[in-house]
Amino acid sequence: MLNFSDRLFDTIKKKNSVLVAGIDTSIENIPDYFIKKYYDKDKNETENLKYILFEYNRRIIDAIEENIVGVKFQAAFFEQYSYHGVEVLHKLILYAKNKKLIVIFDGKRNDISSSAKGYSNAYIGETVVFDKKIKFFDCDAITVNPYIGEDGIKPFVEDCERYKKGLFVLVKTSNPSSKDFQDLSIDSKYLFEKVAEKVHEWGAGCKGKYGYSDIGAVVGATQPDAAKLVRSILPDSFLLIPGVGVQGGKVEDLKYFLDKNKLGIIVNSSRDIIYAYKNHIHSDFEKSSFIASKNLKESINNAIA
Ligand SMILES: O=C(O)c1cc(=O)[nH]c(=O)n1[C@@H]1O[C@H](COP(=O)(O)O)[C@@H](O)[C@H]1O
Repeated sequence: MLNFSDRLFDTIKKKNSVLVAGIDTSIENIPDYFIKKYYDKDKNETENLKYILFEYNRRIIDAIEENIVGVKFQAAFFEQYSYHGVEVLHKLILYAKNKKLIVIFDGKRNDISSSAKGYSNAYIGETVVFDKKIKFFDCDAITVNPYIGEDGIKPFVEDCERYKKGLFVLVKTSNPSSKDFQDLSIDSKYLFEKVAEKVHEWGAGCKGKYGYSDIGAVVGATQPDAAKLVRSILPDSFLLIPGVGVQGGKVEDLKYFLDKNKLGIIVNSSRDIIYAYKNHIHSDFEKSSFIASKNLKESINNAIA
């Protein structure tokens, strides 16, 4: 199997898209007409929940697949429905993988190394079950929080090497409060620069044939100044960029995130795609999401050309 960064690179080229759709769906945001159509009075709440949550997201993925390089599943939106939601997440991950989309699990996980290994087993590695090893979620990549330090990151990095998977380490997040800790100054550098230096170190041992590291960084679209600094520290890492649209990040600023080959980025958009029907683009939610993802893909491509 190819390294994660190679699979990502090849899929970007094949799809001519760096757009990742964020699957962040809550039941209350699914159109009423869809719920009315599929809600079955003879079934209980959780059976309806599972059916409708899966079916809505499945149809969105079908509608937009030609415009996207991959999908990012945000754990919170599934975990809010307990194991019912996690079951749907598992089904959707399989569904997206079968479509050869790059699948990112956005759990922002981490802990001490023994616990980190458990997360890594679940999402990018394999778990020992009696005398078998099972790849349970088997995503292509996972987002991790670096706050716990190197020993918490190492189990993920080792599994990236072992199973040809990818990691996106939070470096400079898109939210306004990212400045609270990430912008603290240490040895006349921002803390996020120090984290980026570590990401560079962690990625040194896992590079693909195109020269990109499998260990990437999350940098919010709302942070173009930080992006310039991060890019100078991480010349050969993919940057996962959330925060365009609703959060105020601008497509025109994406040029500051690019590497010297005008590549090396993937751009996430969640609400603007999955709830595009709210903007009355089209009376049909699938067509709305298709149009929104196509427009965003094209405007990103123009901005980074
Ligand atoms: O790691 C992330 O994906 C992430 C990091 C970050 O700095 N900011 C951020 O918004 N995200 C995620 O990206 C998505 C953004 O959603 P929208 O603002 O609806 O496009 C959500 O799933 C967030 O959890």
